Amino acid sequence: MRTIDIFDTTLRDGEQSAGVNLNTVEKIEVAKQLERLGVDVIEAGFPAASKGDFDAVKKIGETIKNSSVTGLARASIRDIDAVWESLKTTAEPRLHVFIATSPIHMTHKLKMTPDQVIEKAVETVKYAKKFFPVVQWSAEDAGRSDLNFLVKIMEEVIGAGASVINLPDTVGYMTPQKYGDMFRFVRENVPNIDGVKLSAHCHDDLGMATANSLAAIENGADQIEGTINGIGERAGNAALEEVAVALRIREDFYGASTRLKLDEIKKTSALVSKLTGMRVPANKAVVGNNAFAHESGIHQDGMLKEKTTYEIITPELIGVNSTRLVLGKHSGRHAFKNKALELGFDLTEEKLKEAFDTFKDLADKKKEIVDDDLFSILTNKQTEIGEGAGFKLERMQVQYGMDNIPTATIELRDENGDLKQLASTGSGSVEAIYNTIESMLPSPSRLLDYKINSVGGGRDALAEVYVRLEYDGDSTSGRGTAQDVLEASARAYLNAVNRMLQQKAAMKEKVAVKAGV
Ligand SMILES: CC(=O)SCCNC(=O)CCNC(=O)[C@H](O)C(C)(C)COP(=O)(O)OP(=O)(O)OC[C@H]1O[C@@H](n2cnc3c(N)ncnc32)[C@H](O)[C@@H]1OP(=O)(O)O
Ligand SMILES: CC(C)C(=O)C(=O)O
Repeated sequence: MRTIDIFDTTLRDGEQSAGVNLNTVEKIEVAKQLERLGVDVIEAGFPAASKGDFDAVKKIGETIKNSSVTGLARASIRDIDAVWESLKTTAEPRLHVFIATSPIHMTHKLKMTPDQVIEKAVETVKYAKKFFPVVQWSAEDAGRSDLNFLVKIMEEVIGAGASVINLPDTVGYMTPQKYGDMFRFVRENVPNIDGVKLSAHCHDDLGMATANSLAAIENGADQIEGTINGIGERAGNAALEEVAVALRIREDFYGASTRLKLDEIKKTSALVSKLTGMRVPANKAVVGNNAFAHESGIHQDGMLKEKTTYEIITPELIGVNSTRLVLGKHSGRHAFKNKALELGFDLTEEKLKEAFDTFKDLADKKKEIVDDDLFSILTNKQTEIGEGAGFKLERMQVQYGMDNIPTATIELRDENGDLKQLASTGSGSVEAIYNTIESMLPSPSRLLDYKINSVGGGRDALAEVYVRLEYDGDSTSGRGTAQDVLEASARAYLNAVNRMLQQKAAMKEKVAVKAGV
């Protein structure tokens, strides 16, 4: 059976999803979970894009040992240097360099002739080969490129040293038949293709990213690129969990497998969803909450008689545990630590103690603590911003009545430890809270987006709020969890501001260190 490499781009193309912004600590947590999942390659970011991306790629390269780490670059010496600087100390530095090959992109975006594109591609691959043992080259918008041109440029970049060639369907335009044909065509026509890995990278604009990726495998692709939960630019990328599970369930047809530990899928999906704020739709294939829920009588009857009547994937395959160990207010530290490890969290003793205290507080208020609650508490603890960074919510009181003006009174502790108190009104309770917080902050801020999810089920479920704001002229995002919707809303707003303050403080520190201050 063939083994297909899995190239995960959740932290690069996935982070290109509108409204998603992960900080370095969060990216490292995702990368560690991707390593546990067993992905072959982690595309950690685009180092030339920003200081933050550069730092995240560097730290991920230093942290991850069992997957190779790569960074993206345009066909530009400056971009390639940035990837090299961020990954040069890793065991197997790997570069992903791309240039567009479709007439639309070459003419209108790059403003280059096909010959100039070939020249640029060859020059940059040759340059990269001086540093990187593995150079992956991508023909952006391959799906809309001329096949004979693709053959020509591939031959040249392979000659220059590229050992992995990616043929992306950048705009999600391909059909399975057409995408598969492209892979077969280049395999048959590029003269020096032996020993070169072919990679597929699909977008989901027409809802065909998974089907197209599988068609590429049928026609000779050795590597599949995608993201967890299918997040990514526009309608997203191929969902890796769908591709991997389809290969396992239809092994009879595809005759191919991956190295993924499929029982880490659910956990990875939940972590990515929580940190990005991109909720997984209940009916999403493989990881949706309803993926294993049987609703109607005839189906339930069938399931009771013989599960295979309606179940092609077992929940256990992707790590959904049907036996629940319920933790409650009588549970102790050992059971809590055990559960944390089982959920994939290896916290320091101090963070574990703090998470345990939060869990005990919640257990006093909530009837039953489910895995989703614990996952939320542990993720927040694992990725929280350090003590003393920014503003802390001390107390909050909200008055609401149908005939009254909603009013929020808030007490905040600021960065210097001073307490501030203020009350403001709004047209609703959340607006009153946000008006109050905005008046207490030293720089102007404005809410751009607000989303709320419930964690777990039932009336006492936790509320999880995601916000995107503009603070001090820059865009930032944050999340807050609490049993009360209003408290979660306030916490999310402050989390977004604190993340921005932390980022700015880190930048200042770096500039000061560089200047020798
Ligand atoms: C299909 C994909 O997903 S590609 C990856 C997309 N990811 C990103 O764009 C990451 C975030 N991007 C950024 O931070 C910025 O766009 C940067 C830092 C990369 C570049 O910023 P700027 O220098 O300000 O350029 P800007 O983004 O406005 O325009 C892109 C430039 O790169 C050029 N370019 C685009 N792709 C390539 C390529 N593969 N190779 C070389 N040049 C390229 C464009 O033609 C344009 O050049 P021009 O300025 O001569 O017209
Ligand atoms: C950079 C390439 C691989 C890409 O993301 C795309 O074409 O969608």
